[in-house]
Amino acid sequence: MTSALRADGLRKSVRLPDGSTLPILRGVDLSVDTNECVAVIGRSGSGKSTLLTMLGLLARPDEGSLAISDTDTTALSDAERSRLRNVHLGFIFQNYSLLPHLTAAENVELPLMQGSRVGKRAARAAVATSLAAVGLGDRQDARPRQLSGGEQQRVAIARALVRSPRLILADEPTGALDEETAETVLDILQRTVRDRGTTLLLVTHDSRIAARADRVLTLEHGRIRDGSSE
Ligand SMILES: Nc1ncnc2c1ncn2[C@@H]1O[C@H](COP(=O)(O)OP(=O)(O)OP(=O)(O)O)[C@@H](O)[C@H]1O
Repeated sequence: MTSALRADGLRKSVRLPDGSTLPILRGVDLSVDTNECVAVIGRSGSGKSTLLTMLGLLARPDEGSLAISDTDTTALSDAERSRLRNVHLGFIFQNYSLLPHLTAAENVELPLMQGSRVGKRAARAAVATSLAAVGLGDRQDARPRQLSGGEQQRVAIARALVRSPRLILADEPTGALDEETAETVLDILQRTVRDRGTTLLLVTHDSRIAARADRVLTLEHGRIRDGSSE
């Protein structure tokens, strides 16, 4: 098994306005194998989003090491971290984070315009393939406001997949959806990820959603433990 992600001893604190320090992550150890689907659950405020921000190379931990696809990120410059993020990582957020003035196809194309440039024709083909994979091949020209919540999240899945990243990080991907739509969107996310040999780490407070992952980890008191039981 190759490793998609390995975190050792991640610590992160924030400084509060009164000058005190609030520890959020107190030594997180986490290892995810290639092709695995892992869910991280935890109570509100347990630090799930903070953890994803570290794992997604959007912020640096105060201490600890993090390897993505066997590349140790600890000593990388900001530019090298951005490159690794653009090439290897895809992101899905609870609120979809689509740009409202762009069509579905234009939103999905955005990651292809970062870093290494892809030719127009190749980009169009990748966008069409990605939107078809989430069942929206016929909605390429729709703008976000013309799409339902579930459809918008499917566009976001297509956007996360368009560069064929090795690892997708999803923060409450079904959090804004009703139960039935959440199941459908998760089906699509898990199928497309599996078809492309991509690893998925999703954060959720919903134990039913988490139960569909290969493995469930709980973030509690700033550390990870195996399993979902209280
Ligand atoms: N910049 C900050 N300044 C002060 N407190 C912060 C800051 N960032 C996060 N926190 C606090 O750290 C804790 C963890 O926040 P985080 O958003 O990571 O939790 P979460 O598990 O994702 O929560 P939720 O499930 O409610 O989204 C919370 O108590 C939050 O208020």
